Amino acid sequence: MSEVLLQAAGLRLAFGGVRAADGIDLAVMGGEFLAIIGPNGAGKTTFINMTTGYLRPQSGEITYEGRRITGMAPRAIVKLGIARSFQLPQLFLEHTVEQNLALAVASREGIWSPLAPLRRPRYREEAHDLLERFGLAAIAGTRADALNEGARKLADIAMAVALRPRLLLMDEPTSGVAASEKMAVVETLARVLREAKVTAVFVEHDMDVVERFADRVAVWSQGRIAALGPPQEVLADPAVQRDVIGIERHPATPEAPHA
Ligand SMILES: Nc1ncnc2c1ncn2[C@@H]1O[C@H](COP(=O)(O)OP(=O)(O)OP(=O)(O)O)[C@@H](O)[C@H]1O
Repeated sequence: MSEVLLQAAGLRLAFGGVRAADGIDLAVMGGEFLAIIGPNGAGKTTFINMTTGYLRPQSGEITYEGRRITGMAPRAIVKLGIARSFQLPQLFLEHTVEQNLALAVASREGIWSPLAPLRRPRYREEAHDLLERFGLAAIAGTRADALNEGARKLADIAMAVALRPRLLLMDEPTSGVAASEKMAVVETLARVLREAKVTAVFVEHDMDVVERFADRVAVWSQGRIAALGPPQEVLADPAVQRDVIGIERHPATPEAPHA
């Protein structure tokens, strides 16, 4: 984990009077799992949007593998090896899990037709391999709209991995996942990404997940990075506990009451 994979320098972006990015400097190291935490509206998604080409910063620069990617189109950025998953999974709901994966594999080769996977068995084979790795093989034939949230999130991330990224940005990979499933989902995810040597940046509201899976944590606050370091240090910081964790100890998914 020695070389810088992605470098953001002086990123600024305001929406009217709201400074969603107010001077973001961040180096993401090859091989690391970097968690982004911070209160609602701090600018976490804006950072992902700028890095993946969905938003263009008003100033500042983003380099990936030493190459300037600021303002490039999302598809061009994917081609360079940066993929993302969204807070709300972007699956084709009327298709099966396997069909979704095969479509993602085909799209990597610039083929967008839903018929492509039928014509090329190779796409289906690769989709199957991904499903095995993500522990989803048993539900390969299930329609995406019938999945529970944990499986839906994993399938969505498997589609991003089908693009063979070197860097994957995930916006809240555990949001909406039942508390009882959350750790298993992240464990699967972390195993697959480490095996595939994918560097991961993920926005996360669950501090237990952050503590267990992040190598480093960046704390976002009003468009800036307020703290950065190993989870044990950052999460123990009284200012972070007061301003971030205090707010975030109320997960979106309620814990089931103990019997
Ligand atoms: N496209 C946009 N147009 C206008 N305002 C926007 C846009 N995108 C983000 N914002 C505003 O910028 C600020 C940062 O938003 P962002 O979604 O990046 O925060 P966040 O930290 O990801 O929040 P959350 O945890 O709620 O997802 C918010 O005040 C938001 O309303």
